[in-house]
Amino acid sequence: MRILDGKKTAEQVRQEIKKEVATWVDKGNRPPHLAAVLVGDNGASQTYVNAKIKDCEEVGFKSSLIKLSDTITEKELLEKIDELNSDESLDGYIVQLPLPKHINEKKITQAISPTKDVDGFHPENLGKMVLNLPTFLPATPYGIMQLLEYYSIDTSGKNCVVVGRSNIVGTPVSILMSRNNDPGNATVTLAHSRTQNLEALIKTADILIVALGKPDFIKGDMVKEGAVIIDVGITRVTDSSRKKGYRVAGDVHFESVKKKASFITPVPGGVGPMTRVSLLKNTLLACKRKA
Ligand SMILES: Nc1nc2c(c(=O)[nH]1)N[C@@H](CN(C=O)c1ccc(C(=O)N[C@@H](CCC(=O)O)C(=O)O)cc1)CN2
Repeated sequence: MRILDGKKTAEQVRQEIKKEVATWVDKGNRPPHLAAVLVGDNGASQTYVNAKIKDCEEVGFKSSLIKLSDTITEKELLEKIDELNSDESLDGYIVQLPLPKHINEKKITQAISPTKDVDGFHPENLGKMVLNLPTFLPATPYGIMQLLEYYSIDTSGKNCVVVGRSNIVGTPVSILMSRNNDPGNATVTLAHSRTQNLEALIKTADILIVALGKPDFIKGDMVKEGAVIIDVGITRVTDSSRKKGYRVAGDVHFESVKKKASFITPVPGGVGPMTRVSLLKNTLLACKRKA
């Protein structure tokens, strides 16, 4: 079994981006500029947004953090988005999800200008992804594809089962895995809450991508011998023995599944860091496209 080390891979990609930015700036261009909008005080969201800002500093991007109260109305947030859409100094921005319940996430993601949508969530960008046209790919699916490429994992003709059909992970990664690209060209089944005989289906997977948000859901006896396991879960589970008071748990029970897998992503240190670095890649693309 080999570990798909997202932390190490992301660090390597960050170094490549850093060099590319330095060359870009040496040629007289301004550095890429990413803004992150954080609504409310969700602890995990704050951690992720702070990490994104730190990543920007590391590679030489300019970054802006826009913190908004969770009492903001949908109308006010849409006004803020209009402002960001017309801000010429900005290459791209993200609105950190989840949003408070009174705000319609679909309305918000559709209001973001597709040219600044470095999360790749806008319908226009998702449509381009389906058609295999150049666009911003959603960060987590993009990170998974980069990890598979980095470790030269052969996906062509393989049975890939994706568990979970969220708009930001399951659905887009199922499309990327089935596109006529390398990695890609897999035979993909997208499983969800209405799927029948889920366990039997999971057993058929040469590549299993799990994005459910259910800690330790996949156990060793559920997976095929030699399968490639991609764990997208990142749930904070209360654990008083830890300094932080919680542990970060994946959807895969690592200790039992690693005995069967050929490759497996750890949590933390697998898909999460690749998500962050993919956002940097999209922002660099947005900046270069504008020039
Ligand atoms: N606007 C967006 N919102 C959300 C996205 C997104 O891509 N765009 N994805 C997730 C959260 N997310 C990025 O924002 C994200 C989650 C986890 C990590 C990460 O590095 N995780 C670490 C563990 C961190 C911890 O201690 O909690 C790891 O897996 O090693 C990065 C980004 C939902 N919202």
